[in-house]
Amino acid sequence: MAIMLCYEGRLSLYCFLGGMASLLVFYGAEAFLHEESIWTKVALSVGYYISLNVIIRIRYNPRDYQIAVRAAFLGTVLSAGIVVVLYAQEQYKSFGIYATLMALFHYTEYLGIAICNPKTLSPDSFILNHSIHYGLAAAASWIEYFVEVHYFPEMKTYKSVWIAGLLLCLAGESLRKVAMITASKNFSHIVQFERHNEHELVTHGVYGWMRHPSYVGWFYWSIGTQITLANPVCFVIYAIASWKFFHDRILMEEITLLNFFGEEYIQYQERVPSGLPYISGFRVEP
Ligand SMILES: C[S@@+](CC[C@H](N)C(=O)[O-])C[C@H]1O[C@@H](n2cnc3c(N)ncnc32)[C@H](O)[C@@H]1O
Repeated sequence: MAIMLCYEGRLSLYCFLGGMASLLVFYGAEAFLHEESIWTKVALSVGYYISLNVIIRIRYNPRDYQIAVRAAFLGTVLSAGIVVVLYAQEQYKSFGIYATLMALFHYTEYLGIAICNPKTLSPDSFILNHSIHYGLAAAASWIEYFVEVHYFPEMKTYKSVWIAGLLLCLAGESLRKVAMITASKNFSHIVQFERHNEHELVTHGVYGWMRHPSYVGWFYWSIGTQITLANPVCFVIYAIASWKFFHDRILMEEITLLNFFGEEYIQYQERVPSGLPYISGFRVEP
C-alpha cells in the first residue's frame, strides 16, 4: 500500500532527515579532521543545527517554519543520541539511547498523524509541549540520571537493564503506532467531545485485543524510558503518574464514546478489556 504524505508530512520528513544528517558531520570530523574529542563533535553538531535553522527560517513561511524547525531539531537529537551511544563513556551510553528513543517517539507522533488523520495536523502534533507535567517529568528524569551518574556511575552501566528498557520502549512505541494507523481518521491527539460525521467505532485489529492500545503503548513506553536510564526513583513516579493520567483520560474519553456510540460501545466494553492494569473505564450502570 503506497502511503500518500501531505505537504506538511513531507516537509517534516525532509527536515527530520536534514537534522539526522548531522550524523555525517560527526563522521566527517572523525574521518577527515581526525578529531576524536566528543566535545568537538558536539560543537560541530550544534553549529550544523544552527546553520540548518537559519536556512529553514529564510526558506519557509512562519507556519511551515514551526513544523520544519521541530522536525530538524528531533532529527539532530536522534543523531546526537546515536553519537553518544557510539563514542561516550560507558555510563553515558544509556542517555544516548534515551535521547534517540525520545526523538523517534515525538517525530513519529507527527508523522503518524500526517499519515492517518492529516486534517488534524498542526505543530502541536509533535506533542513536544504536551503539558507542564510532561516537561517537569522529563526534567526530573534528567536530574536523577546525572545525579546518579555522578555518585554511582556503575549503576548506569548494566547492559541488561538498558536493553530491557529499550525493548519495552520499542514494543510500546510499535503498539501505539499500529493503533494510530488502525484507527486512522478516527484517531486524534485531542479527545473529541463532538462526534463528526465520519467518526466510526473501531473494534478490529489491536482494538479487538484492547480498547485503548495507543494509551497502553504510551504507558509502557514512558516507564521503559526510565528503565533505559536505570532511574529507580523516576521509574516508580512515572509508573504511578502515567497510570493516574491514563485512568482519568480513559474515564473521560469513554463518557464521550458512550455518547457517540451508545449500546455499540457498551457491548464493546463487555467484550474487550481496557488494556491497562486495574483500569476498567467508565461503566454505565444497568
Ligand atoms: C488519542 S486517541 C486515543 C484512542 C484510544 N483511546 C487508544 O488508546 O488507542 C483519542 C480519540 O480516539 C477516539 N477513539 C477512542 N477509541 C476509539 C474507538 N475504539 N473507535 C473510534 N474512535 C475512538 C476518541 O473519540 C478520541 O477522540
